[in-house]
Amino acid sequence: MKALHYGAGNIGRGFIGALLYQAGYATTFVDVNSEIVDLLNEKKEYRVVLADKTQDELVIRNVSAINSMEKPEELEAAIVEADIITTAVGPSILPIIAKSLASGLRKRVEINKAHLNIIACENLIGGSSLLKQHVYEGLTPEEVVVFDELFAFPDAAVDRIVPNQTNADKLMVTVEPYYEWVVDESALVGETPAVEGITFVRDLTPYIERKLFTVNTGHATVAYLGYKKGCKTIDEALTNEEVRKVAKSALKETGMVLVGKYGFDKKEHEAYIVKILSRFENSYITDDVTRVGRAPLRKLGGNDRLVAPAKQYLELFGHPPANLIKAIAAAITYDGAEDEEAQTIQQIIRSNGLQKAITEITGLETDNPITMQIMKEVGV
Ligand SMILES: NC(=O)C1=CN([C@@H]2O[C@H](COP(=O)(O)OP(=O)(O)OC[C@H]3O[C@@H](n4cnc5c(N)ncnc54)[C@H](O)[C@@H]3O)[C@@H](O)[C@H]2O)C=CC1
Ligand SMILES: O=P(O)(O)OC[C@H]1O[C@](O)(CO)[C@@H](O)[C@@H]1O
Repeated sequence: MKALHYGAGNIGRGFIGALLYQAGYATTFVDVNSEIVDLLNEKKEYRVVLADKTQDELVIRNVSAINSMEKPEELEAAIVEADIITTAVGPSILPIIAKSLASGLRKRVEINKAHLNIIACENLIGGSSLLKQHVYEGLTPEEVVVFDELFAFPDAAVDRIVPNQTNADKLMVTVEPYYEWVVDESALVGETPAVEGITFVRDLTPYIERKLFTVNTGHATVAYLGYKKGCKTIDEALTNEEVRKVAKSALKETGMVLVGKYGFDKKEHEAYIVKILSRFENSYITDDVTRVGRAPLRKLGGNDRLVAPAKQYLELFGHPPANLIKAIAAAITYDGAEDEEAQTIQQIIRSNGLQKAITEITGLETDNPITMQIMKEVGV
């Protein structure tokens, strides 16, 4: 069985590639990082090491890689032959890979009529649907009919903390032991992929929202508040009383939304929060606040981990969530020098003033109570 995976980065190698290998796939990675592509083709294997006291190691074999900038024909051929396609490139890259994917799929329909599932493993709601939208942009109505019949883009939720790697072995990836990969079964085409570790569900929404509004909301809150306190890493930030308190309280707020909306058991959800906070404190992992807080423009989007649960909380309880507001305020004032999106946000604030900037960045109306509270929290 052949898998094609876009993005040979932390999650690509450390999570998706590992599970595909264990399921018996030979995986071809697609990337633009020539160092990683060359190393994968040279070594044909890499190590995944668990970040816990066991330091257990798994060797991922039967791997190769294609540089999509240099070998478009090779990539097309791999798309024609693939039994499954996955991605972990980052949401902003999906429109870029959609181009090569569309041309490979066009070629495929001429030669190979087998069904194919294409699963985007990114931190956003509706990632595969978004990829599909971009792939379909240039299709003729006739092609749409054929693509609809042969290809599916089931949405997914992925959860495993894989920090930036600093190993001498450039292919090795250190990962936390915990993982969760949930896929929308109702959107599959053809045979269900036999990958142990994927949980198939008929309705993905509760799972993706629980994950994004707990793991990612909590993480982002710790990252942005920690940065403000001068902390470098997530575990360091969590030793700060105030950061810890706000993060726990923000997760209480998102928990109220999730339990209210989906009927999750309150006690089980509380245990889920405790487990997540303990994952953030994993002493075998060094996770920079700048990695977890990366791309704040995306993270402050109206459908993402901070603003979406805040809007839902306001709708359900009639007043803005005090702690999520603190997280949003810290995110909007985050000015990490290496982060292009953080710099863009600061430029938007300088040009338009905070109130209009909040609207432009989050989609919240200028007179929304959440906007007002963010202004107060920032001190404007
Ligand atoms: N690192 C983590 O713990 C988790 C990350 N995710 C999600 O997984 C996705 C990937 O994140 P990471 O692996 O952390 O990032 P990463 O930066 O380690 O990996 C992304 C890879 O995509 C490659 N890439 C960039 N442009 C490309 C293109 N045009 N074609 C092919 N490859 C391209 C990069 O060279 C890089 O190797 C993101 O959506 C992230 O939100 C989800 C859960 C956990
Ligand atoms: O990958 P993103 O969306 O930029 O955000 C970082 C987040 O993703 C993760 O890497 C994994 O879910 C978390 O560590 C963190 O919450």
